[in-house]
Amino acid sequence: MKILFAAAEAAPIAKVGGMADVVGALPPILRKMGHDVRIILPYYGVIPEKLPEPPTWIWKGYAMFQDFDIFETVLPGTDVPLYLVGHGSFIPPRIYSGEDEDWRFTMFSNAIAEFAWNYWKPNLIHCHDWHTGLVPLWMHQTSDIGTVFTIHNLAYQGPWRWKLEQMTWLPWYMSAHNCMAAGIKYADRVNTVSPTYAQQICTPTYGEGLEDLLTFLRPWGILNGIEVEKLDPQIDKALPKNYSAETLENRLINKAALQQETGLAVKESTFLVGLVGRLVEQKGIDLLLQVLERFLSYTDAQFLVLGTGERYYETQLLQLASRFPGRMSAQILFDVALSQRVYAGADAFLMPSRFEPCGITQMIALRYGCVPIVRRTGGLVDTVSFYEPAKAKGNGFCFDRYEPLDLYTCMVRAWESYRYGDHWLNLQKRGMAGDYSWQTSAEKYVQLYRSIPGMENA
Ligand SMILES: Nc1ncnc2c1ncn2[C@@H]1O[C@H](COP(=O)(O)OP(=O)(O)O[C@H]2O[C@H](CO)[C@@H](O)[C@H](O)[C@H]2O)[C@@H](O)[C@H]1O
Repeated sequence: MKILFAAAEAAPIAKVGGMADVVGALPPILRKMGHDVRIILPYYGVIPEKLPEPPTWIWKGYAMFQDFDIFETVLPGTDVPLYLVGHGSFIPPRIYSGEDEDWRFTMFSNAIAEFAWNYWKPNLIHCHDWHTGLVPLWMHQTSDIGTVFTIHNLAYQGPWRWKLEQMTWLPWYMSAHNCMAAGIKYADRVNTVSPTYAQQICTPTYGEGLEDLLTFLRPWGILNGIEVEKLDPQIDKALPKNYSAETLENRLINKAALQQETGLAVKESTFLVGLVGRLVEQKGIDLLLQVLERFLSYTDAQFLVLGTGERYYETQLLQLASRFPGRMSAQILFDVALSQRVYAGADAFLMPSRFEPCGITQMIALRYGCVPIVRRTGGLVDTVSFYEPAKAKGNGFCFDRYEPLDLYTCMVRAWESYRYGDHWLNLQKRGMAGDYSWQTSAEKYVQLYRSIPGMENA
């Protein structure tokens, strides 16, 4: 099957969050399964420095009254052909934000449609989030190109119809409110990235205003995986010391190095909780800010946060860190290598999300023997199970309600459990033994593609 992946992000060359991990990891696996998968991305100003060689110019197209160029290269570290949409609006070295965000991604979607109609015709375009939500709308009457739309984050829905109508042409039957709604409404198949979140978005609490449409369509829920070949503490080059489930004592070397690197007191026996992620409401940072000071005062634990996001959260975390020198560190930056050292050095990994379509970080943490503390929502329900020491079951600490006291008691429970070294070791090992690979998910995506009429034998 010929499949074009269309998205605003793809690791390792254009990454802000978890969508990049998915778009970077799934195509190589599908190619190994025999499908001709290619990726199309905007040619952002941040990309050239991440490519070993400049890409080749191959085609010129026209969308939204503007010329655009298509360049071809290969996604670094893979054999996946990569097309880059070149236009002046993508030259600044940023992926999101900026006044022209709505315009540039609408243009990107338009360019994808032109490219698929006129240059490389796939059997199917696999679109991701609102940035490519108009593609299914434009493909709707091209009966031999199917579309799949994957929801990674329903909270961001893109420009509304009135604005789109001012920017570009829309078919007369466009009746969806915005880009996200258009993707959902007109794609042949819709899915999201975990079974639990697929159910949750059909309710008003999680549906972001689109619950009626989603209830009608019943999206598939396909759990993400992680790149287990690369994200492996036995070979990870970013770590001071490699280790496996059999050599977990080596992990302490990483812990000491991480404490040193981030300005925490170097102490082996201190319980170290880490958090890596975008500092936004989705990730439960407001909830965390309500309990963190109390947690640090009541326990002897350390807390390390690595992330960027909303200014308010960044400054609150920095301020709190300044009040607990040696006990708390706020690393307000985006650093992939450091994130891997956090997974490999922290004892526990915190994810008190308000909502979580799937979550990649808790799976990386589990693989690295860093025990997750999570709110039971979305994909966190599907990947983290309640720790029951008496039955030697479960791989993490969970709480249900989005309430400060529930988060606080869950964190204290983890801190207390850490004292029981042998039990903790088994807990880490159970997490590390889990299967987080992409294989099963990739097979489900193929089932999803094949379920579209006309794609059975494509
Ligand atoms: N400061 C920093 N430095 C280095 N690395 C950082 C970082 N901040 C984040 N990362 C990395 O970015 C990725 C974040 O992935 P997540 O899936 O947890 O979140 P995100 O909400 O962005 O993704 C959305 O899409 C994904 C994919 O479908 C869903 O899993 C998720 O639930 C949904 O919200 C991880 O690889 C993490 O290590």
